[in-house]
Amino acid sequence: MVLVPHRPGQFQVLGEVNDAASKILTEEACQFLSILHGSFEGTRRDLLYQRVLKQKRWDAGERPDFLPETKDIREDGRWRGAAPGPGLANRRVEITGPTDRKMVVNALNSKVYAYMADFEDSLTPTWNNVVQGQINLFDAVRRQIDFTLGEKEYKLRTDRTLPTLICRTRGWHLNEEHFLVDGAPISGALFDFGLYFFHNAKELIARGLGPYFYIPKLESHLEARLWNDVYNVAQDFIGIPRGTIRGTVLIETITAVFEMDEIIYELRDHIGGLNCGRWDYIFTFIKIFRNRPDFILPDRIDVNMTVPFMDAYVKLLISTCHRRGVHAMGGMAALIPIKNDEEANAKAMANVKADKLREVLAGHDGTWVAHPGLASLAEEIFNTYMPTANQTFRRPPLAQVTRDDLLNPNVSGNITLDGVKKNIQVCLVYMEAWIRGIGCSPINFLMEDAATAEVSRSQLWQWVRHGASTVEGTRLDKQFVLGLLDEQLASLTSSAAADNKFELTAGYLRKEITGEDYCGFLPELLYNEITTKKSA
Ligand SMILES: CC(=O)SCCNC(=O)CCNC(=O)[C@H](O)C(C)(C)COP(=O)(O)OP(=O)(O)OC[C@H]1O[C@@H](n2cnc3c(N)ncnc32)[C@H](O)[C@@H]1OP(=O)(O)O
Ligand SMILES: O=CC(=O)O
Ligand SMILES: [Mg+2]
Repeated sequence: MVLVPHRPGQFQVLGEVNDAASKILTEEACQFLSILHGSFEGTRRDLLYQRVLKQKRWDAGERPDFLPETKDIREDGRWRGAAPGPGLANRRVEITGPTDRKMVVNALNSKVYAYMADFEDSLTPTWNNVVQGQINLFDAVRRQIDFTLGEKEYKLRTDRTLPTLICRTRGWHLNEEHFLVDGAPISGALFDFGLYFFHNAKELIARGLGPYFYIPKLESHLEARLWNDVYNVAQDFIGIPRGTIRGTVLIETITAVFEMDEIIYELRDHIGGLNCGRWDYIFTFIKIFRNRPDFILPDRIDVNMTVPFMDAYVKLLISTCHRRGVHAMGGMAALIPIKNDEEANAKAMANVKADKLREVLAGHDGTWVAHPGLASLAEEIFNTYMPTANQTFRRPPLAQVTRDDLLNPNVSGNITLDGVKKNIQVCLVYMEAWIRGIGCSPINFLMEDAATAEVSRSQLWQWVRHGASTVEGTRLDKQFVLGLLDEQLASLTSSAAADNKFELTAGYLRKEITGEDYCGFLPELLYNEITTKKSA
């Protein structure tokens, strides 16, 4: 298809541009961003509006389903997705992490096969974080990122091939308010994609790799079509062949799971596979059915990968991917190594191991780890049970997963007082750090990021909204939950630094957990707290 890119618009950079940032925010790169904005902003807005309309349908009692209008695409067994790009055939262990300079070096030095450099769930999108992240990736691609921090030298290793870099951009819903085109903020997704692609695509190709992306929080195949159009315009613009980019789509919304074939189909020349983004998936399960009393889930800890609706999702994702010849990537166990407590650490590692074992046996072609200390454990399991580079050639019959399986709200477990308190603690601690620019934190020996915190926030909202009771017999009304919040707030502030943001955070959280206000996404809720714009 011929796509006509928009003319360059008038752009304005409202964030600070220091010397280092000026090598990223060049006139040419900014013009490219303005073209992307002009070409795709209208469609993005329309698609975001479609999300609002769909939510009204779920609120009215309708349930998502496979689409009748795309039945032919699903039933046609002949078409396939693109072959893996160079450096992507073997992705058995991928480390993920925010694009902080130190973590970029540590991730690339880990013994893994790919590194997902994250502008999304694990990064607070402050202007400084997103621009510095681009600088770090620019330098990493060129192998010029070595630096010293205090006493410690951070140097890229030269004794083995470094993991393949994959950039995860923000999702379609977020704006980048520090970059305007014709007076309007650009989409965060296009900002992250555009800068990484513009500066690095040709350099990566010259190094035998390619411009690779993770696509988060997609809600429909039409949103995948938009990415495909972006990819085509971008490739045409810099003069590389269409079909060079690879985008791995996170299936992490309940509506996307019903359109997996269609998503692969829309992106078939660029698809890098699908990934089970388990945390956002649980979050959207709660979110889209939040107004329904028959969809109340027990404590977060009970909503694991073996519960019926999660098991159905994994099975359908793997069989869909393999039928189309593309990778079915696994996801993230939130456990991380525990220092100074051998017994607790052994337990955590055994849990991670069980999770990875379940993934490889289910048919996943690779998995994620949140910490370098988990890389060898995951690799060993995949080496043992997946001796080939991947197992996309395993073409089991399409899993017989039904709509009822995917939407089964039966999860055994209880709502407990402890579960309520843990959710409040996670929200307060995570959101407070997020406002200070830290998008991923260890809390109670678990990795907490925007997706895991969303589960905690949404559960609290849902429980209060429907007046759920704990197994101990306490009714979770507003007053009671606000009382718990105040208790935790007092305890956290008493031991926090003087300039902590706990009071501010609690102000947001109070409204969000009383079953009234419900913001679609935490980063949207808190974004005003992190903007540092000069006036336009
Ligand atoms: C739901 C999803 O979307 S999952 C994907 C998004 N989430 C993520 O990517 C999680 C990434 N992980 C992290 O951010 C971190 O592991 C945390 C915040 C959970 C824990 O970090 P820390 O408290 O620093 O852990 P710890 O002290 O054990 O780290 C030891 C070293 O490993 C490094 N490290 C830890 N995790 C990572 C990582 N994911 N990538 C690179 N380096 C890492 C630390 O920077 C530290 O390095 P240093 O010795 O040079 O200072
Ligand atoms: O992005 C991953 C998830 O689990 O959410
Ligand atoms: Mg996610």
